[in-house]
Amino acid sequence: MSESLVHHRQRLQAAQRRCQNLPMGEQSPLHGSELRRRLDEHAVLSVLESSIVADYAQLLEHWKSYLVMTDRDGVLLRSWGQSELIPDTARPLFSPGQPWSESALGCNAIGICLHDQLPTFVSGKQHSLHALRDLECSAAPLVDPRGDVDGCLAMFVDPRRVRSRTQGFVQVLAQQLENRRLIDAYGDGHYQLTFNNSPDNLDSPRAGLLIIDSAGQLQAMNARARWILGEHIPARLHWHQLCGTPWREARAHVEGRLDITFHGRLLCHARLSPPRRPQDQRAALHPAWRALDLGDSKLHHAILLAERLKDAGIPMLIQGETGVGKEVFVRALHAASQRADMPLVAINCAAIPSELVEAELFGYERGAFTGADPRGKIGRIRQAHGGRLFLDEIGDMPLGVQARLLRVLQERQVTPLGATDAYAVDIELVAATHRPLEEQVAEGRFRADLYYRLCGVSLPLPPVREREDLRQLVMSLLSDLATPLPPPRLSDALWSRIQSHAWPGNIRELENLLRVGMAIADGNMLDIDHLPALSATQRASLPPSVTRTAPSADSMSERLARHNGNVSSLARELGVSRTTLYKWLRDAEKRHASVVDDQATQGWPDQGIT
Ligand SMILES: Nc1ncnc2c1ncn2[C@@H]1O[C@H](COP(=O)(O)OP(=O)(O)OP(=O)(O)O)[C@@H](O)[C@H]1O
Repeated sequence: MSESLVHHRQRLQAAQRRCQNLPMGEQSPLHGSELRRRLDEHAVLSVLESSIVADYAQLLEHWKSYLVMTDRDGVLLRSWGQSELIPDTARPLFSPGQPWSESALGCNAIGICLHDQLPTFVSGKQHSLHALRDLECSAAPLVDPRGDVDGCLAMFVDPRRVRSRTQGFVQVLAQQLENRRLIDAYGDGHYQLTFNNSPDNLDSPRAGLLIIDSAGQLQAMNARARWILGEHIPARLHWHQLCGTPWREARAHVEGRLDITFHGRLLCHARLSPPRRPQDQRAALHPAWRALDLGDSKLHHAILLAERLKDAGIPMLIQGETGVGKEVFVRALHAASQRADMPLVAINCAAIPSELVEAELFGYERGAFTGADPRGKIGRIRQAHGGRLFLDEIGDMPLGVQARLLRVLQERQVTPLGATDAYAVDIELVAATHRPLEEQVAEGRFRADLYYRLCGVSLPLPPVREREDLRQLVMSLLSDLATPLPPPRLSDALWSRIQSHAWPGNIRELENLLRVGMAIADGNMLDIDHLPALSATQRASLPPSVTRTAPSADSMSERLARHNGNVSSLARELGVSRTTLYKWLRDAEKRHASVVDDQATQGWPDQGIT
């Protein structure tokens, strides 16, 4: 038995001893804002999705494997792959928020990997929990750009199906991820030196990677480089101290091959890559993306990820508060894709009465039900054949429809209501929601299996109050509104009010206020008096997680009357979408009905309710 296997076995035995008397399965999963906070902290998730889910989707499917990422405490943040692999009794353990530390689940690869900060492999009966005994899991630590372990990547397979052990594979994925994060963190303005023992394996994720600034100072390195060069290499070493040659000489070989000697003894083959220029990336984007990519780093990241995956058959879930531009984003995605000439079919799951969603999505045969169109209906999914289906407000989809939709996505064919034949469909899928879908899954209000089908990758779009490019966004909206004239200038007072406002209705609210302001202003300067709605509110007066709340039922119906019943016009005034307004109106109606019921049971004096 090799030394490393012996060492692994000893680590496993030590873990079994640590876990012997632990109460297992008693820690409850994290929900709500705590889970959201942990998800938001892990920007690595989107890097993982763009580098791994995109590149290895087919292999993961071929192995019928299930990939999981946790944070440094072992809390499961997201998973991808074949949920069918997971036995029913183990399913709750795979929900977002579930802790996988040793103290929560006893002996398991994730818990041990995070305890020892080393790759770990646990199979079948080695697991403490019975529910996990049909599975085999390989886990590898995730290392942040500072060199600290901040999570774990783990792959589950059925050991009876997959003979080849997956440990090496997961380690390569984790290493690849570490390299991507290092390059993303330092890439702009920094050189990258990749080195290995042969010129042929410089592209391997297991090559050493050094990040060097333009003056030749070492800034960071990956775990592999640290291992090769020795743990105790001082931070901020200069190239000259490391290799004994002038930095300017190395720079002359940028993009070419280099043979270097570290510390005068270790000969390596290397390649020096020049710093990335951020503007190169932007210029290469489709114009539809460029119109949205105004300088915010989170949005830029979402655009790059969507651009990479737009034709990969990987479903995307766009998340963000109302009015952040989810639909605009989906339209740009479609325009930039190979399917741009094929239909983009959108269905708003919140705007259609729940009993009609099925007919809308799947279509129906002639005479399928009373009140149906006598000619039958093809349904939105088949309309999208060859193109893209956009399921907006997916968080509002009724549970019964979720089950049918899941079947369609698994089988890639639709059977209309009342029909016996199924029709094959070829669609790219994108969904959007302003609801925290992970929480809805954890609370059983959204099917976990559908969530994983829809969320091949999740793309969070930032709210306006967090946009780093607020000024550019305002100027771009003003230019659009003013066309063909030049946009007005903003007074300093207005600009500072725009910065301090919370923008609960996000871009929709901003656009509407600017439109009103431009109608009121008569010169080429927009001032605070031109945006009366802004002068009344301050960010400080709004709660930290701002959601738009509905006005009371009475004020709502009065307002609607003032707009002559025109919902679009009232929605514009309130800075919310028509969908949101319809929802408020329906809620108001229900509240009103229940008040009438209560009053009926108490018996109003002069209202003979019969
Ligand atoms: N980048 C942008 N530039 C200009 N206008 C934008 C941009 N993004 C969004 N908008 C405008 O903001 C409004 C809201 O956009 P959109 O409908 O895409 O938001 P949403 O997030 O889908 O909203 P909801 O969740 O309420 O449906 C629309 O009027 C849209 O034209």
